[in-house]
Formats: sequence, C-alpha cells, structure tokens
Amino acid sequence: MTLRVNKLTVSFPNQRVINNFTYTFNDKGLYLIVAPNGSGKTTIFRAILGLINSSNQGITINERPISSQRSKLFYYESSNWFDLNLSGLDYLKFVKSQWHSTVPVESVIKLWNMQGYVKKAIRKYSLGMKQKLLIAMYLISDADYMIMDEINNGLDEDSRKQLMQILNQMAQSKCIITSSHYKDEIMPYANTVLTIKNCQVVSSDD
Ligand SMILES: Nc1ncnc2c1ncn2[C@@H]1O[C@H](COP(=O)(O)OP(=O)(O)OP(=O)(O)O)[C@@H](O)[C@H]1O
Repeated sequence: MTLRVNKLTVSFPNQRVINNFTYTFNDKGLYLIVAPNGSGKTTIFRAILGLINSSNQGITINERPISSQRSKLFYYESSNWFDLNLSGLDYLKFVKSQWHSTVPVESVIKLWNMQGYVKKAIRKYSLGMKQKLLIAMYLISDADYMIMDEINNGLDEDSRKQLMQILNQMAQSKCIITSSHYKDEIMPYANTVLTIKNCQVVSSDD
C-alpha cells in the first residue's frame, strides 16, 4: 500500500516549479513538506490530485491510477474553498456520505468543540472556526491518505497542540502528507521531512 509519484514535473509559463519528483509515500506515517513561500508545496499537492496540468509517468495509489482511487484520499486545500452559505454540518455530512465513512459526525463535532456553531452558515465563522471545520472533514473522511496544506493555519496554540496529538495518532495507521509554516511544532512528530530547493524535492530519508 503506497502512494507513488513518478517523475512529476510542473511548469507554468516561463517558470518550472517542480522538476522530476519521484517518491513513494508509505501507507503509514507523517510526511512534512517544508519550504519557503512560493517554492511549490501547494503545486505538488494540486498536481498529485490532478487539479493542475503536470507531466508525470504515473501517480498511483496501490499501483492504480490515483483518479480511480479517490475514496482512499482526502484533500481539501483551503477554507477559502467553502461555500459561505452552507453550514459546517452540511460539509461534514457530505464528506461522511461521499467517503462512505463510519466515523460518527457527532464525535468529531465534540472533539473540536464545534457544537455552538456547526449548524450556522460558514459566513459567520472566524478563520480558526473554518480551519477546525476543515480538519473535522479530514477526520470524518477517515481516508487512508490525507494531504493537508498548511493544516494548522489560523489555529490558536491549544488547538495546534490538539491537532498534533491527533495527527500523530492518525499517522500510526494512515499516510498524512502536510505542509506547515509552524514547522517546528510538526517536525518532532514527522517521520519524514521533504524540502524543495531549486525545483528539486529532497527527502530526509535520502
Ligand atoms: N496557476 C499558476 N500560474 C502561474 N504560476 C503559478 C500558479 N500557481 C502557482 N504558481 C507559481 O508557482 C510557484 C509555487 O507556488 P505554490 O503555491 O506551490 O508555493 P507554496 O510553496 O505552496 O507557497 P506558500 O508557502 O506561499 O503557500 C510560485 O512561484 C507561484 O507563483
């Protein structure tokens, strides 16, 4: 069980961002991508998901094309993607049904203390409340592979600590791939750190 990226290259007009990235993510563990602003973290995630054009010789989960394995993977890039007219509960129920999850919605709402606002329209949420909703969606999905872009953005210190405990626990049985600008908080829990320099992705395993 692996997520394999084979010779991934991403270019935008006049700019190559990722060059010839080949890597195998195992089905367990916490992978942290650390790199300065604008170096290509989000680009890698989008390319893995097929949300942007790339050249590659295959992106697979368990040796099958990722496009046929969507229920094994969860990625929701940013709370900016939320439809502000919907409620948090709408999103949680949607994810539960689409990912055929057995995780009770109520347990995740309680875990993140979202009872007071989960039924309200997202337009009434603070930044941190939106981020908690986004994290709750990952927990509900219960997907084997989770790609989380800047997952602790907008969270207060206690919530970031709680998130780290949860990620650490989930990484015992799932593959968590994340990037963060609070890297010092995640680094102690990361099994592998990937960095991007001059379009090359380098792993701490190498
Ligand atoms: N759609 C696009 N068209 C042109 N250039 C793009 C596009 N998307 C990203 N880029 C460029 O690709 C580079 C990498 O962007 P990316 O968003 O992947 O960086 P990042 O490492 O996630 O940054 P940050 O830490 O700021 O979130 C940047 O130079 C950016 O300007």
